[in-house]
Amino acid sequence: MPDVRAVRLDGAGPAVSGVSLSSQRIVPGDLYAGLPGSRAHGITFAADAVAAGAVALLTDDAGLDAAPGDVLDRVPVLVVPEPRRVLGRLAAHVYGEPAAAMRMIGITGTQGKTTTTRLAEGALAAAGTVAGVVGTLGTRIAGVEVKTALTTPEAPDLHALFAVMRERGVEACAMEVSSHALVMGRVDGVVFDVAVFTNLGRDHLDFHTDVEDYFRAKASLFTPGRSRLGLVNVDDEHGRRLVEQATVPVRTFSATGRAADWRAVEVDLAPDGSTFVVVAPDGSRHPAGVPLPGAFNVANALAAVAACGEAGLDPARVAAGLAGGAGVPGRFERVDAGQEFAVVVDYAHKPDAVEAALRTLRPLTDGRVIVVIGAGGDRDPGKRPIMGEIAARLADLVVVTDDNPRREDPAAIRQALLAGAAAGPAEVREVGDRRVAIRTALEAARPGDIVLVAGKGHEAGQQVGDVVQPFDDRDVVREELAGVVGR
Ligand SMILES: CC(=O)N[C@H]1[C@@H](OP(=O)(O)OP(=O)(O)OC[C@H]2O[C@@H](n3ccc(=O)[nH]c3=O)[C@H](O)[C@@H]2O)O[C@H](CO)[C@@H](O)[C@@H]1O[C@H](C)C(=O)N[C@@H](C)C(=O)N[C@H](CCC(=O)O)C(=O)O
Ligand SMILES: Nc1ncnc2c1ncn2[C@@H]1O[C@H](COP(=O)(O)OP(=O)(O)OP(=O)(O)O)[C@@H](O)[C@H]1O
Repeated sequence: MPDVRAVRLDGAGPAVSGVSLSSQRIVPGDLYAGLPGSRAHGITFAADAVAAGAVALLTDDAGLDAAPGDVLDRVPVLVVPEPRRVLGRLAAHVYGEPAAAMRMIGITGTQGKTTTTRLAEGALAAAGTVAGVVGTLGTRIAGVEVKTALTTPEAPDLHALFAVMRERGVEACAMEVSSHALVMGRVDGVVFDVAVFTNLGRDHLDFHTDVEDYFRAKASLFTPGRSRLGLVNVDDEHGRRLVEQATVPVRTFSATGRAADWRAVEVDLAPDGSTFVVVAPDGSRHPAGVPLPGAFNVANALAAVAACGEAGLDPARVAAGLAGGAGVPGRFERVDAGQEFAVVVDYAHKPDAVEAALRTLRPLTDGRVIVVIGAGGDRDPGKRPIMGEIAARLADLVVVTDDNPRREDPAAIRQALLAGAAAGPAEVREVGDRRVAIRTALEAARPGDIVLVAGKGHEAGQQVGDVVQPFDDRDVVREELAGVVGR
């Protein structure tokens, strides 16, 4: 039997001052968790973690049995049936409940999480609130970027980030809450002041058994213990269902004229952004604007203002802050090198997003809409023909190409898109090499046309097999435009 020693979470004895899932990132004083279902189960890396300064371990019975004896002699092990279920609460406690010190806004939904969180962060900052943001684009703490890999980081990383936010004086944090995070307990230990639901469409069917399972995961955010108030988009069918089944108080929003607590009215859509008036629950009216085109971005912006308002901030100041804010990297980002047609790089990589993006662009041109599109490997294959069908229905020329094929055969992924696109009416071309596909689209464009390069947005790489090759659509478009413009 190992020596049983006290492990303290309150600063005395062998104190736990942090929590980590990675033996490679141990800071002396950390508790190291080797989670079931991961390579670290059985605390495979426990010896490395202890050598690096871990003072305690967390695992389950099976993990304990498999752990090396000499490690067990050196540090106490916390053994629970489901370590993931305690990890978030534990991390929150160890870091001193930092989330409770800030106004927390959590945003979930299939589309619009990144856009809405970034708009909220920009609007908060413009309104004079020290803001933090966590999501697909990484983390930003009072304006300082911190690289994070997941949309919603694992709980130990998340609470550590919150602790830094608190230290830097962050008053409000807007963060994306993915369905993976809800299922995996990554936001355990956080009670959001406001939980926002944007919409629900087909996504992550490689992780969830079906759309209902996916919806249930999202809906779990709208329960006591996870949030105090829901803010729900009633323009979305699943949003209306959520209003019925949420077990926390709910406020609603609509950007399309439905009855709701928060409304966007007098919407004026323009190619580079839109203006509108936010009507708050008390009937007060606040002029607002969003520097991104499309009706769906009015919904995203309305959600951002309403979330900040419900979190206790002045909606007038937040709405005014939004109007002067910046766009969001990789979201309807224009690339202009003096060419006579428009090029837009957008992160649309799911059916609803492709549809929303193409519907937004169509009225902006009297010319043709050309789209470069692919679909990721090792992810829900069912969405591929749907995306192909949407592209061929809403664009004039579709260039089917590769987009992170990962370990799948890229040609087979393209075939699935092509099968959907065969219904037309657009002209369809297949060009596997993404750079050549972009070149093909740019060379086909005539004055006044719009080229949409869909799928990667802000991403800086193309994953082929296990290797991520540098590839940024925005840079490639710029490089290829040099040839086209100079022709
Ligand atoms: C496919 C997947 O879910 N992978 C998850 C998995 O990563 P992994 O492949 O490294 O896991 P593993 O090999 O089973 O276990 C490795 C474990 O050993 C540890 N380790 C490893 C080596 C070592 O020397 N020492 C050590 O301690 C690692 O820190 C890790 O904890 O376990 C990690 C730790 O729990 C997760 O962070 C990771 O999420 C990955 C990165 C991921 O991409 N997940 C996706 C599916 C995801 O969560 N996406 C959502 C949705 C985004 C959206 O809405 O589009 C998100 O929130 O990002
Ligand atoms: N409210 C919306 N409704 C429909 N489509 C949207 C909406 N907001 C954004 N989009 C489209 O979806 C793409 C991704 O947007 P965004 O990154 O904000 O969503 P997300 O929920 O964070 O997505 P992901 O989970 O893939 O990171 C955008 O580039 C745009 O094409």
